[in-house]
Amino acid sequence: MAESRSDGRLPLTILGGFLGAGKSTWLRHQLHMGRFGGHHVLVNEAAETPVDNLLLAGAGRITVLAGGCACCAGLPALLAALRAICDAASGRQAGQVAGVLLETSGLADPGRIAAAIAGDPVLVRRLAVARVLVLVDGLHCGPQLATEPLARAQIEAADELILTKPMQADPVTLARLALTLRALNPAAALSAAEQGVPVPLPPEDGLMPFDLPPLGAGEPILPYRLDVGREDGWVALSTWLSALIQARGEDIVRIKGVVRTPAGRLLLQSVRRVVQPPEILPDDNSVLAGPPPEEGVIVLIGRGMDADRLARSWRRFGT
Ligand SMILES: Nc1nc2c(ncn2[C@@H]2O[C@H](COP(=O)(O)OP(=O)(O)OP(=O)(O)O)[C@@H](O)[C@H]2O)c(=O)[nH]1
Repeated sequence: MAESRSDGRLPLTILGGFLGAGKSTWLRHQLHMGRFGGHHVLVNEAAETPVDNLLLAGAGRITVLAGGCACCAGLPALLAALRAICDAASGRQAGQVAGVLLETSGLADPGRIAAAIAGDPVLVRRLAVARVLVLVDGLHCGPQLATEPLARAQIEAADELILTKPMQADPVTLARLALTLRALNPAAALSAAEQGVPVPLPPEDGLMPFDLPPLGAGEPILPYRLDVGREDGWVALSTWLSALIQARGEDIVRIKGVVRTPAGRLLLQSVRRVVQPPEILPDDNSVLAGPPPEEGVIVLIGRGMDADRLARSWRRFGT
């Protein structure tokens, strides 16, 4: 099963992309199809309450690094985790690990991660960055490219770009996005995938890429944790979250969390103002990948929020 390179180094695939671009959804499908078999999957989330691993039950070996973005505050933890995976791959798991797949947090610049690995005297001899895959949100990427330096940096760092959510996006906008991506990173392979399944890109004839303004540094995007508690508060919670998303959808880039409801445990997700139907999680934690979910906690990722004000607003609404 082992697939290490002829120089003995383990191949590392970095899977990046902006908040909510569809990294876990895409990876879930690849694992289901048997791609990345034998890979150790390493999932990084900026928030302390990890959720993405819940979608990755198909991963044989999984490590979750939560509570810090792996290209900045969480970089030492990432490098330590990669060293531990390399040690295990050449020790007790010898011959069993085909490679490493790192799903970055949506706040990470994959280029910085690749550079940090190349600059690490231990890892550079044991791990080789094989491919940087960056998923680009076909629905939300247009405004992101106009305002978020990170979204552009992620695209520039890619060997391969995959446009997600193509079936929800307007074909002309999607084609213009494809042209814009080709202009930002002409060397990267470009394709589209709906829920991880490849689909053709729309025709680009006669269309122009989007004009991208020069960007300065904006206010940082940060994770906020909100304890929402009780099972009987589910209806109030969904109403409160809908109102919050409508009012602050430009600032709140991402919401995710697991709540207990009379119907079971629900995985909640939204990206900007698009709220996904909740996914029911099995009650048996042993069939889920990685650490068991923390119930009754919602992670909001965005800018300009005040955790105390959010908590007060929810308490007032939920009681
Ligand atoms: N329609 C559609 N929805 C998608 C697709 N990919 C992802 N989604 C939805 O977009 C939301 C975010 O998807 P995730 O896979 O969790 O995104 P992510 O990039 O891992 O998110 P972060 O780790 O928070 O940055 C979820 O509600 C998904 O169901 C797609 O190809 N089509």
